[in-house]
Amino acid sequence: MAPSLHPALNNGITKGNPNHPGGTLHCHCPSNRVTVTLSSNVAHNHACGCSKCWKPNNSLFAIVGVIPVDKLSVSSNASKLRIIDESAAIQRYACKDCGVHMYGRIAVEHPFKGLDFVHTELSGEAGWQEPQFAGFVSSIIEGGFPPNEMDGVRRRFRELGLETYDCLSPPLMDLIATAAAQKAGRLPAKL
Ligand SMILES: N[C@@H](CCC(=O)N[C@@H](CSCO)C(=O)NCC(=O)O)C(=O)O
Ligand SMILES: [Zn+2]
Ligand SMILES: [Zn+2]
Repeated sequence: MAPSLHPALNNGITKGNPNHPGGTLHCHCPSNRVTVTLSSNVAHNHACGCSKCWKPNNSLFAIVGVIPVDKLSVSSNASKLRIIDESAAIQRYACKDCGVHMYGRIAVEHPFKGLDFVHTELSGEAGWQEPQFAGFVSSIIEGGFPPNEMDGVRRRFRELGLETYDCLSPPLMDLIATAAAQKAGRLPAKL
């Protein structure tokens, strides 16, 4: 079966509820599930083609958003969580039994430090912010996707109403570049 973009994308995008209050994510274990409680909606939800983000079976993209770390708590079976790659900028905490990434936390100095990366599909509920853009689209080639079929992927995203980028969205990339300029003293700390 041809790989799909993602279950939340394949049949069109359902707009979320701007006042979504949050909810509880759970891993895919049949019992003793890891649960993570989010006390607000996410922001910057996006499709991510990178090789580091967790994707559901047979999906080419992850759907991942961010939430302030103080609005995330591991509510059960925290002992089942393992960091996938301690050296990565985003340390992803995955269930050791089912492999699902429950949250990603930035451990290094980074403009997004203080924001956790989460997959809201793990709540089983609707209403979360809908994907705002497709990022790291070319990165699916690193996962083995045929380069000569990339036009069809980008066209599908545009049909869905999402812009495609091979990094993050322009506002987020500008934010990262601004932080780099401030760190290098080329921009004032307060703009
Ligand atoms: N081509 C690489 C890109 C990996 C990458 O840079 N991923 C981004 C976005 S992940 C969520 O949007 C990132 O911030 N990575 C930091 C990290 O994952 O530690 C690839 O595909 O691997
Ligand atoms: Zn699990
Ligand atoms: Zn990613």
